[in-house]
Amino acid sequence: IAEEGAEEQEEYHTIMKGTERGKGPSSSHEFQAETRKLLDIVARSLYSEKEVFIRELVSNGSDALEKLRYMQMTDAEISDPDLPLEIDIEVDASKKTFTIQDTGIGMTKEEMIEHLGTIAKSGSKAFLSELSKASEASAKSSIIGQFGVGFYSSFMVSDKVEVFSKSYKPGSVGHKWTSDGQGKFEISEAENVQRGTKIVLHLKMDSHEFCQEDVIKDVTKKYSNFVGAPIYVGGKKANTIQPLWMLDPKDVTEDMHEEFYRFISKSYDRPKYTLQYKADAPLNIRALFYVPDAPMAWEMSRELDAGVMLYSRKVMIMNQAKGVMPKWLRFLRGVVDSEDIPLNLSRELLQDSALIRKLRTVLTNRLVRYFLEQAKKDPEKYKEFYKDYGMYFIEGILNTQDQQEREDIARLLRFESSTKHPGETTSLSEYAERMEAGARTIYYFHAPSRELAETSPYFEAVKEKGHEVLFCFNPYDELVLLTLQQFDKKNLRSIETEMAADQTGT
Ligand SMILES: Nc1nc(Cl)c2cnn(Cc3ccc(Br)cc3F)c2n1
Repeated sequence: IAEEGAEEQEEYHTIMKGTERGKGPSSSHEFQAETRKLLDIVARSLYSEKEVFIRELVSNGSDALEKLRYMQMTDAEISDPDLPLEIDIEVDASKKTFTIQDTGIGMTKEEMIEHLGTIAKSGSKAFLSELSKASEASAKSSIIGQFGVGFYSSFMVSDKVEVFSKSYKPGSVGHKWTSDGQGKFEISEAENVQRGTKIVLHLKMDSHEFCQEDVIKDVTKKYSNFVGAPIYVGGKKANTIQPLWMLDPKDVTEDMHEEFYRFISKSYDRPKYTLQYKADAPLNIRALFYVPDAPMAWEMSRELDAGVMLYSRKVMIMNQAKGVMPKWLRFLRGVVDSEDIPLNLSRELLQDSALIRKLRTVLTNRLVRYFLEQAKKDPEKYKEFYKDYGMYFIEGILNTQDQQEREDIARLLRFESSTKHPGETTSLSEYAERMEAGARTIYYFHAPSRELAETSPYFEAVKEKGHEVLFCFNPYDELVLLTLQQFDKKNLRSIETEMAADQTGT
């Protein structure tokens, strides 16, 4: 008798039939001028790596399914109502073809032509300005935002593309669109077309890796692991993990966070802190941040695996999007998803786009506020956290030019103090609250240990005057206060300079 626990073979599942066929006369059309321009921009590898055509086509299929789901909710009439909502990908190593099919809203003949044209018209303008880098991230137009220029990326890897599509509207007729991407396309009616869109890529000689199933499975998992619809590659489900950041926070359990954290951080520890953040204006943001339980020691030096993953509507744009977060927050793991970011954001644009700068400011302010809230909520836990991660905040202050920003981060700093027991820490804000009305100076003293600090004549003198003194036991603590100079309109002064001033009477 077969072992009870035997891993049951995941059953093969596909909705692909392969019986679609053009029928009747076909009409031939010229690409509009813009289309050709856009086509060769895209085909001339506008994208950093060819494999992204899979992400683009999956993204279009996912949007088509979301639109159909929306139609179903508004109970519009849908053809093939019990056809499952999914994306299927099949490859044929002998025919050198890559085929992707979705059961989404599909296209009428007019939409096939109109979408290509519209994408090209608005696409190339937005693209060219985006390419000129000088522009802000292109404003999202409905077509680009939904069906982007992604379809054109098919021509990076194929010299012939066939598209079968049938609109969800009952009674629609299926059509077949064919092109080699050089300048013309043919359209004819087609039979046996299911609701949705099927795209068959005849791969170029230099792109045969894309008719290998394991390559496709890896690329699909890499970019589209969190797409809402099920994606089958070679009849096996390829996407598994739920996009936690899109769920309502109260529906996400600790265990779900732990599993997701381990998946994205490729580690076995659990997050020390978890922040799920949503905003709709001025930017659309769905973010999920984790603080690893302990920083990887080597992390401070190497940037390996740094940064959060950048997504746009559950489709990955970049998996180590340095620049979305400030350098001093590189210890964070997680996802930032914004539909306001174009899917084809390049690494260069990531560095200098005003949109990304705005996103970074919003996220940084929210995270500083979050850590302050946590410090208030559980000071002990925060003190542990600060032991491991305080260095990052100090680095943040040392590398920031703006005084206000420095003071915002400085609220996270912690020091031992002459008014606290050894081992206890306090913050600059708490020190300020304890100052007498009208007092203008926050004192600190750098010494290798508390004993040496408390037996120093400098310290005795200041203590006599009844001033609280913050202790800096490592040079960075002193350097950060020296750099900060002021906090909340008080002057930060080392008692060493204070004593020197007294001696010389200055
Ligand atoms: N999967 C999918 N589903 C839908 Cl509803 C649409 C609408 N536009 N696009 C992009 C596109 C446009 C023209 C041609 Br020809 C092919 C093509 F993929 C879509 N792709």
